[in-house]
Amino acid sequence: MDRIRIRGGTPLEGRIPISGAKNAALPLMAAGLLTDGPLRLLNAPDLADIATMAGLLRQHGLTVEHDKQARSITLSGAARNLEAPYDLVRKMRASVLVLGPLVARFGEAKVSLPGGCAIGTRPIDLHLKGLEQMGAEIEIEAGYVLARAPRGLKGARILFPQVSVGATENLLMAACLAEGETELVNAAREPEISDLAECLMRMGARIEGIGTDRLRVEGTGSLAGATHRVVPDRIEAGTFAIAAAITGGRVLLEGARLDHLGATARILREAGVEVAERPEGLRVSRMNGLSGVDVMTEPFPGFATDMQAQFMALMCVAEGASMITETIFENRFMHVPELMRMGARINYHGHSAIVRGVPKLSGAPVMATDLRASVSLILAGLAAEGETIVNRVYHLDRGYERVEAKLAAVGAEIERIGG
Ligand SMILES: CC(=O)N[C@H]1[C@@H](OP(=O)(O)OP(=O)(O)OC[C@H]2O[C@@H](n3ccc(=O)[nH]c3=O)[C@H](O)[C@@H]2O)O[C@H](CO)[C@@H](O)[C@@H]1O
Ligand SMILES: C=C(OP(=O)(O)O)C(=O)O
Repeated sequence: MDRIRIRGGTPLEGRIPISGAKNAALPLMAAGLLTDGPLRLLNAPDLADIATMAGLLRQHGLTVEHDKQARSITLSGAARNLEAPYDLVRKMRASVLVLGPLVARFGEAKVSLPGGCAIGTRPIDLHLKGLEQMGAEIEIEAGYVLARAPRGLKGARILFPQVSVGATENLLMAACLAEGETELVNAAREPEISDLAECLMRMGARIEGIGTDRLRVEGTGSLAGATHRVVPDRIEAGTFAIAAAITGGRVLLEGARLDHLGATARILREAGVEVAERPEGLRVSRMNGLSGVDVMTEPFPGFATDMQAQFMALMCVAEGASMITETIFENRFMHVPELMRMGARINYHGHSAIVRGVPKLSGAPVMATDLRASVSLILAGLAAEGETIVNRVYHLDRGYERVEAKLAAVGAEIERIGG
C-alpha cells in the first residue's frame, strides 16, 4: 500500500488549484438517478470516492462517462437494477444517497445499510424516517433497507431533530419527484446542499429557501438533464490554508471561496493566520506566531468537523493552549495518538481535547485512520523536523486529489512511495 514521505520545514509559497468538492460531487452524481439525463457535471474531482460512486451508478444501469482531462462526468440512462449491494456501499457511506432518488423515481429500492465507520456509528434513521413520512414502506432485512412506494412518494413536512447533511440531501432529491409540497425543517445548510439544490433547479425542480435551514420543494412529475459546475472544495481549501499557516508560508488558493469557509476563516484569523479574498481565490499567509484558539465543531456555518483534525495539527505548534471539542461524531480523535508520536502535547477525554503547543514537532512514522486524520498527519509532517512517513494512505485518496503533487508544487518536500 502507498505511503507518503515528507521532510518538514519548508514554508510553502505559490498557487494551489482547488478541486471540485467531493461532498458536493457525490450527491450530484446520485441526482443522476432522477433523470434519463444527460446530467453533465463540470469541475468534477478525480478521487477514489468518485470512482466508487461511478461504479455504483453503473451497476444500477446508468452510463457514466468520467472525462478526467475535461474534468467532467456525464450521467445518462435510467436505472434497471434497484439494488445497491453491500460490497459497494460499505466502501463509502455516501452510497446511501441513491436511496431517496431510487424510491422516488422507481417506487422501490434495496440498499445495503452502510454500517459504522472509523469516526462513529453514523446511523441513517433520519433518512428512513423522512422517507416513511413521505409514504414509503421501509423494512430492514439481512442488512438491507427495503423501501417501497408503489404509488410514488407524497410531499410531507419533515422536521429533523438533528441537523444531517446526508438526510437533507436524500430527502431533498426524493421530494423533487414526490407528489405535492415537501418542507424540510432544520435542514443542513452546508454549501454542498445549496449546490445540489441549484443543480436540481436546473433539472426542473422547484425549490425555495436554498441556503436556509427550511427548504420547500414542490414536486414535479419528471426532471430533465442539465449541466452544472461542482462548487470548489471548501475542506480541501481549508486544509491547504493550514498547510500554508503551519509552515509560515504564503499561498493563493485558486478558486476557493471565503463565504464557504464559514467559521474556519474567522478561527484561522484568531490564531494569527491572514486570510484575504482575491479575485482568483483566497490568499493565505502567516508571517508571525500562532496562538491557541478554542473551537467546537458545528453544522455549517459553524466550524466544520471535517476541518477538526487539520486544525488540531496547527494548534500543536501554536503558542498557548487550545481546547477542541467535537460535537458531530463520537469518535473523531484518532489522529491524537499519532500526533503525539510526533511530539504533540494533547490530553483528551470524551468529546474534548486540550492541545498545548510545542515549539517543534519531530518527524515519525505514523498511521492514517480516516480521511481527515490522514491529512492532519501530512500537515504535521510539513511542520516537523526530519522525516515523517504516513502509512495507509488509501483514506487520503478518497478525498484529496493529487495531494502530494499539489503540495510539492508550492515547495513542500513530499513524495508518494508506491508499494
Ligand atoms: C459525503 C458527505 O457529504 N459527508 C459529510 C456528511 O456526512 P453525513 O451526511 O454522513 O453526516 P450527517 O450530517 O448526516 O451526520 C451528522 C450527525 O448526525 C448523525 N445522524 C445522521 C443521520 C441520521 O440518520 N442519524 C444520525 O444520527 C450522525 O451520526 C452524525 O453524528 O456530513 C458530515 C458532517 O458535516 C461530514 O463530516 C461528512 O464529510
Ligand atoms: C467524513 C468524510 O466523508 P464521508 O462522509 O464520505 O465518510 C469527510 O469527507 O471527511
